Amino acid sequence: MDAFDDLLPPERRPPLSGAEALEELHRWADAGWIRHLDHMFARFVAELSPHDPAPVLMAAALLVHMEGRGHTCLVIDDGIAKVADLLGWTGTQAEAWEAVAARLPRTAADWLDALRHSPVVGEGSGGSEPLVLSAGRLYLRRYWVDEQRVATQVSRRVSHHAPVDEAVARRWLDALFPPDDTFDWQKFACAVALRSRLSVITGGPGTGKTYTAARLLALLWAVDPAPARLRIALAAPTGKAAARLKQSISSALIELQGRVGDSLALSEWVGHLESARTLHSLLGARPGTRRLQHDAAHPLDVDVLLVDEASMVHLEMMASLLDALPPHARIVLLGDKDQLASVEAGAVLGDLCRGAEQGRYDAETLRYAEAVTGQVLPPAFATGGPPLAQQTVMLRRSRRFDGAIGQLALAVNDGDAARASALLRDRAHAAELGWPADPSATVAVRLAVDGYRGCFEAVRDGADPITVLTAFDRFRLLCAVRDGAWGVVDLNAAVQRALADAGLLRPSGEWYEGRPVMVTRNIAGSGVFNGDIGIALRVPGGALRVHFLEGDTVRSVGVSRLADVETAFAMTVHKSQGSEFEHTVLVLPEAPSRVLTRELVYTGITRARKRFTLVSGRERAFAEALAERTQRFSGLLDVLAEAVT
Ligand SMILES: Nc1ncnc2c1ncn2[C@@H]1O[C@H](COP(=O)(O)OP(=O)(O)OP(=O)(O)O)[C@@H](O)[C@H]1O
Repeated sequence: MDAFDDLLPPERRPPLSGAEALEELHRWADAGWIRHLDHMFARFVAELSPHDPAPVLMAAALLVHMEGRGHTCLVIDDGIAKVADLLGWTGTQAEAWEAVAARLPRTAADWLDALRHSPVVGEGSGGSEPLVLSAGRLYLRRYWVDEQRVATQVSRRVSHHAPVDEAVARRWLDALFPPDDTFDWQKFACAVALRSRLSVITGGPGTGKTYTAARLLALLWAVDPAPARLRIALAAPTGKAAARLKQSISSALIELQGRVGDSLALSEWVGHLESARTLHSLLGARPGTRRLQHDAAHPLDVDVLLVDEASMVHLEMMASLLDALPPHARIVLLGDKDQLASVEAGAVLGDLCRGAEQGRYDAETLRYAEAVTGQVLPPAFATGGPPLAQQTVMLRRSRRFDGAIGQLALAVNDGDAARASALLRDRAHAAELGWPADPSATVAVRLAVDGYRGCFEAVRDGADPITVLTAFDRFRLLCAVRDGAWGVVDLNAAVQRALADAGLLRPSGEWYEGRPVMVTRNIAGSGVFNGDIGIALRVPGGALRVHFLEGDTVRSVGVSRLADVETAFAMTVHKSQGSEFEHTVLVLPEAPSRVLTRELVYTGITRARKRFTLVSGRERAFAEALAERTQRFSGLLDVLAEAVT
């Protein structure tokens, strides 16, 4: 730009040059508005293709930035000119964007034109360009490939209906589910999963996803000619969720044995079930490399794979999982579609469950459901839909969550801030719900001292590790953010100080007896995984070892092996997924933040089993969060729609 161009109105200035785009991106990265990685990626593109114009470099940086926020692609529509909205930029940031945007194309057609002409942008399969432009969406090639892999596998698996002996299925389904006056979605979910190689069972907390999965296993054993040989694998994204899955499935099956009597050898088969694994361990992940031991060429040795907490499975992991599944095997995804998605790119369960509320079952599903369950689907759910909808079932009745916490979760899910606030403030629910009138970080710390008192008294009294760990899991402080007075880092330090002041802990140095930690990286060969939480306790001889609860047993690891850990009096809502605590305190920061969303609040609330307390730095933060929905760009549904037609 010439020296006098600054005097012109933005729209009359010359188009932004590639060098100016890079300068601008550099400035934004230095200001912390975007990551240095985003700027560096644009530079990388410029080095590969020095003649690429500014829109290509801008789009490349924005794409990588959006992927850092969990999106799998950048949608190039007319909204591209309003990137500031997309990024949540206001004030100076929005002005900076406006100044740049005035010198960039105004319409999607012009952006697409620039991208199509770039040598770094390809159209899809067969190419090696780092970026892919497909149906108006810009991808990093890796994510485009993953999305295609997931879509192909899902469409292939949902469309393949295995032959079912309907009379036999009906007999067993009637035996496994007591008669119900209303439509039994759990029975229906089992029926649907029986006929296909992929099914999705979603529902809020306590709606019986695990209960249903246990009955599905019983049904699969019942109809299999050689049930003892059926290879069943249980898996979840985190070690904790995996342990919980195995425990719940086993106890549900043992309880079911009483109901079905000698007709099925459930207790015996349960004994053959292997421990539930994390998805990393199931696939044979190796530290320091993306390579997995299992893939399409080296498939998993399974016939049935149950995956719990599937909302936390990101796109790349889902693609690897589906690839590694032998073609004949059956995969059942269990999860709550309304929970936060994984931090990594992709919200696969959310995408797969889009429209799950409406059901959208077709005539064949209606006929099949009636034949094998003896129930007629309510007409509202029988509007017809794609093959994936036929294999997706939403469980609708919560058994554990019918009290005030459940009502609050529903109000939050509906985005009804007035109803949610009224519930939180209703004295009739004071035993279950709380919203202190004088919220401050100090209040959160005080609640934590009360919540953890039992645990640290047990540590002081030399109680056994199971007692200590069980007591620790009764309470948790959950934060939306990491930094600042309302964030994980400061609150951890404040709670540690307050527990020491109360005489409940004696912190000295990094490691001390009673220090609770969260593992932040899988520890090879130790059975301890990223996200696992344990407590440092002295063992005979005086050494400190961190003890982890695994179902009803304990695993311990010497503190010297635990380099990648964080103190865990407080943790982020993200990291709390897959866990539940009797009393959960959710801390929302004072400053507005784009992480404050409905899904975050919902996930925080649904971690609470008996009591939930909200500590909100700003009265309005709660309502504002409910108004914000997490939106993740992805082309999965479109690609799926193309794949099945
Ligand atoms: N049809 C049913 N009849 C009786 N009890 C049920 C039924 N369905 C579920 N339950 C009970 O409700 C409780 C919650 O069920 P379950 O743990 O399967 O729910 P979930 O959806 O897996 O929950 P979460 O999301 O917390 O893992 C369990 O105690 C279970 O035994």
